[in-house]
Amino acid sequence: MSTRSADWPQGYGHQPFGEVTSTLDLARAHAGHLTGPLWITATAQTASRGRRGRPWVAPVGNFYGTLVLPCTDPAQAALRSFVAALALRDALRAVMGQGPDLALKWPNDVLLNKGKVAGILLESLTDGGRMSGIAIGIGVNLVAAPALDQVELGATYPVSVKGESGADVTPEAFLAELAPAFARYEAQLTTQGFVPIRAAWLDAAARLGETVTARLPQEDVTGRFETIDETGYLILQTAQGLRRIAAADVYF
Ligand SMILES: O=C(O)CCCC[C@@H]1SC[C@@H]2NC(=O)N[C@@H]21
Repeated sequence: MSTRSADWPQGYGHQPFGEVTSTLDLARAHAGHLTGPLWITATAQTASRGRRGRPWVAPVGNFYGTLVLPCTDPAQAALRSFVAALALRDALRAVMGQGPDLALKWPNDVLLNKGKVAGILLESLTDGGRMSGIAIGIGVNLVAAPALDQVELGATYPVSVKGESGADVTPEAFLAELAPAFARYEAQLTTQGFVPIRAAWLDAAARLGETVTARLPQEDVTGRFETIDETGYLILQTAQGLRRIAAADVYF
């Protein structure tokens, strides 16, 4: 994968690889000497992981990248999933045009025509027992989506950019849109805080105001999707009152 487009963001590095286990694995090597943001991309992954230990199907032609960011505050780290989701939405819009429907699903999926086109997995990086950074793993189905029997029962059905829009987008071309989009939202987060990011995310949120079910390890919580709060938690209005949820899988 070649590196720099004219719009490549200043201060961001890029290390492209061929086949790797996972770009998230490569990110760990940087935990002890993080000097600035670094994109690590690969053409193929042999041990891709998704949220909650699920596998992530990784055929050649799709986008696999992990952005390593210095960060020592876990609360700030969690907000990067909203930054990444907004950047993905903009990059997908740039490569497909205005036609296809794009929406963001809490906590960190991107939906294209209601199917899942991209996923984000955040992992913290530690050095000497302290948080030193965050690895933001991003997978985008550019040319192929997994078959329904390759994803969990009840999960949002997978789609691809090619399948939904007909657009032929290479991982290089996609990164050329994604990297500057991420840098723009990241700069907004660091200069203005979470308020504008939260507003933009809510503006693009799937099923806001509708009834959804959040699956937690011990229970399912069903309620009206009211908002996300100032820390990014999901707020559901249930029959028993407001519930504030840090992490869950959401089902429509
Ligand atoms: O479950 C999800 O929705 C998150 C999927 C994240 C997949 C990406 S692909 C690049 C990076 N490397 C991995 O092993 N996983 C993430």
